[in-house]
Amino acid sequence: MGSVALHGVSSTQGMTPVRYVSDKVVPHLRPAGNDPVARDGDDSFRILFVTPEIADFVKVGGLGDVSSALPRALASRHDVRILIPAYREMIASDHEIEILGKLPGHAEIPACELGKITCSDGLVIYLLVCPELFEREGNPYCDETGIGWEDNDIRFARLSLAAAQLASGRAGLDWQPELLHLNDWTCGLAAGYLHWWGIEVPSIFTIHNLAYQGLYDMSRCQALGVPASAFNMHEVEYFGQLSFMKAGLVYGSHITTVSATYAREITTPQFGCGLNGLLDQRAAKGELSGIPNGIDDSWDPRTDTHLAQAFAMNDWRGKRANAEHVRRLFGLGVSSGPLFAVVSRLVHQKGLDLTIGAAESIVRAGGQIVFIGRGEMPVEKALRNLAARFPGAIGVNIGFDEGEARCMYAGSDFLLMPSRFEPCGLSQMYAQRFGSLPIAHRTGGLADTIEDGVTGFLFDEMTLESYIHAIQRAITVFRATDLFYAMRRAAMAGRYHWRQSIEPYSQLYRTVVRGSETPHAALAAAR
Ligand SMILES: Nc1ncnc2c1ncn2[C@@H]1O[C@H](COP(=O)(O)OP(=O)(O)O[C@H]2O[C@H](CO)[C@@H](O)[C@H](O)[C@H]2O)[C@@H](O)[C@H]1O
Repeated sequence: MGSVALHGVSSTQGMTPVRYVSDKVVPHLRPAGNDPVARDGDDSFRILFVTPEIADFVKVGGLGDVSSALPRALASRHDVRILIPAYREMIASDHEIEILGKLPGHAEIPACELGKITCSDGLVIYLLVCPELFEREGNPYCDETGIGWEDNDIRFARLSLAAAQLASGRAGLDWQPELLHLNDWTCGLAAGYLHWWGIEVPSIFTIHNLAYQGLYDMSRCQALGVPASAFNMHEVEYFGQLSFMKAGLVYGSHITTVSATYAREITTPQFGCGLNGLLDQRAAKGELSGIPNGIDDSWDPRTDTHLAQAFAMNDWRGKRANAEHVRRLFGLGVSSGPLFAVVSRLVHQKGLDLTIGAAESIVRAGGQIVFIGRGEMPVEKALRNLAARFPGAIGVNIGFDEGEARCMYAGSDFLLMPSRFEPCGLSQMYAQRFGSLPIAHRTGGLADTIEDGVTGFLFDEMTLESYIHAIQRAITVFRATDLFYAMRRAAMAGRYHWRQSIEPYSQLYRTVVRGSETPHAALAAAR
């Protein structure tokens, strides 16, 4: 740890100066900050929302958006605060970081400092300040070449440990959560520490993507403070390895995922990633729910300052101005044909192979395609080759650019999203909001948020034939202008807002906090 100045300013982080308020680990307190929150209704809770990314500072994909929008949507009812590592983006930001104290280490997990940022809208973000773990080039999960950080087990055990320490009330804060809301494998061990230490604070574990599980060699248990007795098939063992995801699924008081269809799918062998048996058991006990994601007010074509031209429903000239802008950005020729867009992480899940397979038939039909994405090297390479094959008709940007992505939703006629599975998906909702009709595989949240033939096009089989058939239907509608505009209007009418998620989450928080349903008894019986 760097040196610490009391109530002073130190630049030991090597970046923007950080204001230190205290260098002490404050003893266990239960001060006034823990009073019930004076908000709407009686059922307001203090919730710690634990996440590895937040779009305000660092976004890799949809979880970044959710972490920024959902706590804010819930703020009218609850006192929701964020816990996240202090990546270099936070340290280098203009926000003042107040250091509140130190959090001790555990096993081989190092100690760290706990900082706090208060956003201009009042959202409180607790930061784990630990430069050796979190202040790096690259993103929260990978280095700049896309390779996962070797010490991700320690990094995310550190995040989980901090969550449990805050829940224990021994973190020196004047605020103690009544519930932890944990997100994906990176937070899974938090539910474990609560269980192993006997801390009676319940947790909700939300699956944003079951395919990323945080699997590590069993020999790492000791370093991570995972008791040897927990390494069995009913707890954290996954086919001989330690699974962070499974810790969340086993020890979380309740599991949610981000759409109703995906909640059902993950109880089957096809989508369950080897965890379907466990998920099916929890579903049978009413401990697995699907609550769909929403979109926030920043995704509005009437006000979005990233666009070449703002536009509203029926202002198709304004939408066309964005299409022309996108064509110029990607070096495409002038065209009156349909413009297709792909905004995606370039990973197997997203079915880019199918879009690459369908590209020639799109171009032959007079269409153009623009891609923005970053991810697996072979997919990046295949896309570069595709652009070289169809100059002027296919444009590719290997990168991540929020403003450009928004222009693509605004400028395109169709969004291509042939995901193999999709827990919820935000891109198809953003596209609809911006008048771009999604063409997507009928799976997970895509099935729940796209009305086939009304707000987009769905196909059933994950085959090129089925996909191309849906694309052909879309092109036929594109040429039937009245119908096409009617679909655009239906899509833009957009029913998917975070407001709709407030009540289901609030009900769940109430059940879990009041009932304190924990799976501990069931676990004991299974052993
Ligand atoms: N190159 C790029 N440049 C700019 N922006 C880019 C980009 N690539 C992707 N994005 C943006 O990243 C987000 C992607 O979110 P999604 O929810 O569609 O998928 P993701 O698989 O990341 O999320 C996972 O978590 C979310 C949240 O629960 C689930 O909806 C989803 O199903 C699950 O797979 C969108 O905001 C999109 O615009």
